[in-house]
Amino acid sequence: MLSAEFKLQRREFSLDVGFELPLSGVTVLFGPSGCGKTTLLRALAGLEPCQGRLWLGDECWQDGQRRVPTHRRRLGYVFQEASLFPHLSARGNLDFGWKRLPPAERQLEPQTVIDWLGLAPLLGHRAHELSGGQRQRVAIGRALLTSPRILLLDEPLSALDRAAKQEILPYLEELAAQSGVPIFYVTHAPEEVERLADRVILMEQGQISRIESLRDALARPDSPLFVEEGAASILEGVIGQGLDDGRTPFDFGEQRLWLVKPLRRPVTRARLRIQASDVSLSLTPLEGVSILNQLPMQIRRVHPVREGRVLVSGELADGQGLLAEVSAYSAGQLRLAEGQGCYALIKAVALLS
Ligand SMILES: Nc1ncnc2c1ncn2[C@@H]1O[C@H](COP(=O)(O)OP(=O)(O)OP(=O)(O)O)[C@@H](O)[C@H]1O
Repeated sequence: MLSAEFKLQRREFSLDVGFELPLSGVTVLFGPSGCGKTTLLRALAGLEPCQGRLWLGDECWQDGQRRVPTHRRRLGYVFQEASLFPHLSARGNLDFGWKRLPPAERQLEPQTVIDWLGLAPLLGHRAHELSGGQRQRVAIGRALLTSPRILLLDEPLSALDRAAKQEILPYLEELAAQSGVPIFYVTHAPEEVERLADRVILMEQGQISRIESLRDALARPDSPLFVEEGAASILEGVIGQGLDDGRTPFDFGEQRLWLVKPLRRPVTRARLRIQASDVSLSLTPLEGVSILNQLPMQIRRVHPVREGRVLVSGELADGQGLLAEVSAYSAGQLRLAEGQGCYALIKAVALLS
């Protein structure tokens, strides 16, 4: 477990947080500008003098008067814009921390990290010969190769254009799944949360308003993750072998959805994004309709009407949540209610990778 408490007072800002989290997976810090995400990350790193305590398992980084200085904390920190050593090649940058570690403490091999982050073609390049996205990948690889107990990423994609973001996200997904290093990740972008997060720390005005799993963060209609595109659900599953007729199966639990768009790259484990407005409900399975994907669902909650629309949260057979947005009229006609079984008719899904 990681157990932390921090208090800090600035002229117009105070940080007051306390939390316990498993030391695994990706924890995203999410919240409006100025709410204290970077300050919290810096407090974890020991870069922000503050009162409190910080324990990683039985290893103490801060408690009372005791403060382990940043350079003695086993952590990797990557900022918005990568600062690589300009006189070294990408390979030299990657090797920098690794070579300084006693061999017994090296938990990852450079070649493994090079593979996860797709760095092989870049190894001979100097920093100025790399694009912003490539520099970020090298910086993340360099941080990982110091065998950190935690990896702190502060908006690592925010300085990149959309194409570069799309290019780097699959690498981050791979690394998050494979490395076993717990990651704290600051972002403003719901898409990055949906693709990477295992859990979300929601912050407001220097405090933590909630800590919840990605699934729970997405299961409520007032989720701050929805501000851009409206309510949506994420399903996790496994991609199977594509069929000759163009369909590709996405399996989760005992259930299957069909993807009809060709995959951009081969993936196995994947997340699907389903907009609530792309899900209709029926009390019986439908035949003779063009909608390919129909799943039995148990209604958990019917949220109050907004602008003539109702958001229905349900649970699929394997326990994953799904949101459907239907008209208040239809909800009334179907008498949708908690605990009721129904069928979710899914008109479109987007593969997040
Ligand atoms: N060095 C500093 N001195 C004084 N105030 C600071 C300093 N750094 C940040 N602040 C203030 O502390 C508050 C929290 O800043 P912080 O950078 O942690 O927010 P954030 O949530 O990461 O914001 P953003 O999303 O815009 O990066 C803000 O009000 C900011 O203006």
